[in-house]
Amino acid sequence: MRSWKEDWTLVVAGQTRPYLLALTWAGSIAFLMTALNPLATRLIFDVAVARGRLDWLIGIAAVSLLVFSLLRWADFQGGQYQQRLTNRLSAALTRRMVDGYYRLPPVLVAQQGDGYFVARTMTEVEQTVTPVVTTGMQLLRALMTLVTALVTVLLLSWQLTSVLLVITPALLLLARHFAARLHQDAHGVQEATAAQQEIHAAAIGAYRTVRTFQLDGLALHQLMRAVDRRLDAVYTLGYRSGKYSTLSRITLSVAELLVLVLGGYAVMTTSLTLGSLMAYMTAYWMAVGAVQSLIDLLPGVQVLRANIARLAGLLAQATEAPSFPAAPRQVAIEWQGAAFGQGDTATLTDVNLTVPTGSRVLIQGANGAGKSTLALTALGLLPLRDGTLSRSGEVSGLVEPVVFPALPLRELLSGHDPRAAQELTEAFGLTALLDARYDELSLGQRKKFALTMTLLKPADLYVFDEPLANLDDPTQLTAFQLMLKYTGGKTMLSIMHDAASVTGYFDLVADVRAGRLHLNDTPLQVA
Ligand SMILES: Nc1ncnc2c1ncn2[C@@H]1O[C@H](COP(=O)(O)OP(=O)(O)OP(=O)(O)O)[C@@H](O)[C@H]1O
Repeated sequence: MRSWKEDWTLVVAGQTRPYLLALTWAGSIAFLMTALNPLATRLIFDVAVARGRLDWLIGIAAVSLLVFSLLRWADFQGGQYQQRLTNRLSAALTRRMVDGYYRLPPVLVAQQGDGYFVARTMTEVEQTVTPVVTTGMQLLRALMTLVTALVTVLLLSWQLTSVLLVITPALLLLARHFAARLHQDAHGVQEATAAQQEIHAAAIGAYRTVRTFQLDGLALHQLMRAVDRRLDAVYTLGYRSGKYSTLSRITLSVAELLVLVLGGYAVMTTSLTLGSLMAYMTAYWMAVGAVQSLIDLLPGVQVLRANIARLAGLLAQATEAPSFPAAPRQVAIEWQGAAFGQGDTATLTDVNLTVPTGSRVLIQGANGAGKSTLALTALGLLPLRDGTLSRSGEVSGLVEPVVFPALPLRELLSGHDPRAAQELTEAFGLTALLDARYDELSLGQRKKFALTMTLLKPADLYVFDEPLANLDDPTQLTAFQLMLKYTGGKTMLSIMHDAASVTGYFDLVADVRAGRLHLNDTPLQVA
């Protein structure tokens, strides 16, 4: 298990002082409440009642009421501060998690659906930050109450208090026994929830297709399997938490019974005054309440620690963008003895291709041959399994599926050369759509926008995967001319199916076939 310090650093880093302030506030109120309550009880019985002074009785009661009202008001203010702190922590951690997600190795992202990562970066953050604040405060309150109440009952009667100390080892043993299991169960619940969310998101996203092909039976069957798995995990966690709480409470009941018997005996033998007994019982029930809170908090703490470990696990997998071995300046990109694939096995093996700087290469091949997979390696979105890949300069690329964030095109274009952006959007007929969001565009409009963005990015190597698909005939011509214009003097590697009319524009044509890359002409000469 991770250390408390690591857990703390992950969630609270940056807000340590406000968090400690909130803790101190909550702890002080718990201390004052616990210490003043038995004091007021004792004053009422041993000072006012014992002397028959009604004025003192009313005075002590009135002061107590005022003090406790002020403490409750201060507690409310502390709660508001905690809420604001929770919001700040939640925003900071969400940002960190999504940033970490963008830096995960592409293979890892490809293995899971979007829904899975929504669960990991949103739901799990929400389910972690609020409990980190509330559980932290509850733990401190319970500990503070327990310690203050214990000191109070010790001062009043050490014999009775020793009973609580006798059962402490039993409670600690139970906590030790259950902690690791609860941690594991909580991890199981989160993983099953993320898996269900992935399937859930895919099922909801398939709305049109499910209706068209009447696939609701299949979709529901798959979803319900995931739901059952999650509910099983939730049941296991609940069962174990309940078992732990029940066993702990039985142990606590034994102590309660003993104290009642011993307390009764002390009153019978008049070794305790009435005020002391009342004060003792007040403090004693506070201590018992605090122990019960601690017992109830243990499963929550384990769930929390499992969540934090999962968040940290995801962040630990984040890597910086792969840095490619630099190719000589006259070589734009080069695969040597390369093997790679997106599934379990390598789709292409022994790929040898040297693309000289400034040349245009066309890649062709049947569906599923591995063309997009090749493009992904060029963009650094898929690592090689074998061989080497070296590159010189910056790369820009379009590999389907292209999904821009759902923002207006105008915002997505900001930051690029405005004149070039204007020329491209006008040429593609996108000017009237600049205020539309990317997800509101038609397939063809999306392709035009993706081409615009690819060409706007200053790069030395441009990679296109089916750049003309989904475009009407006149637009295909415009798009190809713009590709030639904007990549002029740079290197272009393009994957195209119906390329017969444009083959002449390429310096080299290669075929992907039967797991290999075949060059149709003599290899290009590096200048
Ligand atoms: N996300 C994925 N997970 C596992 N395997 C994948 C994934 N994407 C593609 N593949 C597999 O990799 C192989 C090559 O796919 P790729 O997309 O590179 O083919 P392609 O030549 O671009 O095909 P197309 O012309 O149909 O686009 C296929 O057998 C495919 O099943």
